[in-house]
Amino acid sequence: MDRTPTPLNPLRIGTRGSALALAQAHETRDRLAEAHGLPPEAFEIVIIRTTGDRITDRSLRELGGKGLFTREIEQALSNAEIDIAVHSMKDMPVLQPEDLVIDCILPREDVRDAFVSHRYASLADMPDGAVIGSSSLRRQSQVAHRRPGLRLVEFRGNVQTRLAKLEQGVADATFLAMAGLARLGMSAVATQAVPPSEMLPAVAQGAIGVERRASDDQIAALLSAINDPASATRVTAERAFLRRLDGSCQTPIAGLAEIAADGTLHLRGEILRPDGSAVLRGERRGPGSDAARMGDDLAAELLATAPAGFMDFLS
Ligand SMILES: NCc1[nH]cc(CCC(=O)O)c1CC(=O)O
Repeated sequence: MDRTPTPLNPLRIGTRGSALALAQAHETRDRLAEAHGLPPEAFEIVIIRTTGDRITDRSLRELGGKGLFTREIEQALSNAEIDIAVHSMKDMPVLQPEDLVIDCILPREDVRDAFVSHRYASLADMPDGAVIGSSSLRRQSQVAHRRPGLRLVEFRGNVQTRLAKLEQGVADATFLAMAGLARLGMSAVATQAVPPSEMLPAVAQGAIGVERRASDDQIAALLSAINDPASATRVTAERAFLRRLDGSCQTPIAGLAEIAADGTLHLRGEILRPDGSAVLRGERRGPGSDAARMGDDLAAELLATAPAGFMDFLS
C-alpha cells in the first residue's frame, strides 16, 4: 500500500495538546511538508491526552512511573490510530516499546536552561532565603548544590502556568528550558540563558524525536528526510548515559553532548544527591560513531566512583 500522505489520506501526527507540544507537532509537519513537497492538508494533528496532562494536582514524583506524558500516545501509535508521534526527547523513557522506534531527531534547539525572574538577574544574584520554584528534581538538586541557602518550592504545570505562578509571587525565580520558550516565541521571557557550565541541562533537552512503528518502512523513508544526524548523535550519547543509570527526566541526572569544530563528540554528565549535598561529574571525548559507548562508559565510570549509598534515590 502506498502511504504517500494526501489530503484525503493524511498522515496522522499524534501529540499532546499543550501549546509547546502543538508547536513541536507543527514544526514536524512543516518540515515533512517542505521535504516532500506536500501541502499542509496532507497532515492531520491528533491530540492525545496523557496521564500527566490529566492529573495536575500531584507532583510528578508522587505520581511515579515513567512515561506519564507518553504512554497513551505510544498506545495510539501501536494501535495505528496515528502514524507518527512527536515527543520532547527529554520526556521519553530510555526504554521503548519493542514495536516502536525513534530514528528521527529534528535539528536541536537551544539546550540551555532559562533563569526567569522579575527580581533577580541570575541565581548568583539571589540573596539567601529567596525562593526558587521548580518541580524538576534535576534543577532542584543543582540549585541546592550551588546555593544551599535558597528555598525551593514545587512548581508544576506547563510554561504558561509556571509563569503565572511567578507573577503571583509564589516564587522569586524559576527555571524553564530555553527550547520551550523559543518554540513558543517567548525567548524574551528568559532573564538569563544559563551556561551549561553552571547548570548542565537534562538529557536530550531541546531535542524533538519522531516515533513510528518499527515495521513501517514507508514512514521510515518519509522521516529520514527530516532527521538531523548531528542532533541524533548527541541525543544517542546522552540517552545511553541515562539508560545505564536507569534514570528518567525525574532523576537528578544531567547530560550534554556537543560536537566540536573538528567533529569530536564531547559528552559531559552529572549525577547529584537529591538534596544537592554532593555531585559526581565526568566527561568523555570521541568520534560520533562511538556515541552510545561513550554514554555507557561515562555512566559506568561515575557509578564505579560513587560512594556507597550515593545512588539510593534510584531504588
Ligand atoms: N519536562 C517538561 C518539558 N519537556 C520539554 C520541555 C521543554 C522543551 C525541551 O526541553 O525540549 C519541558 C519544559 C521545561 O523543562 O521547561
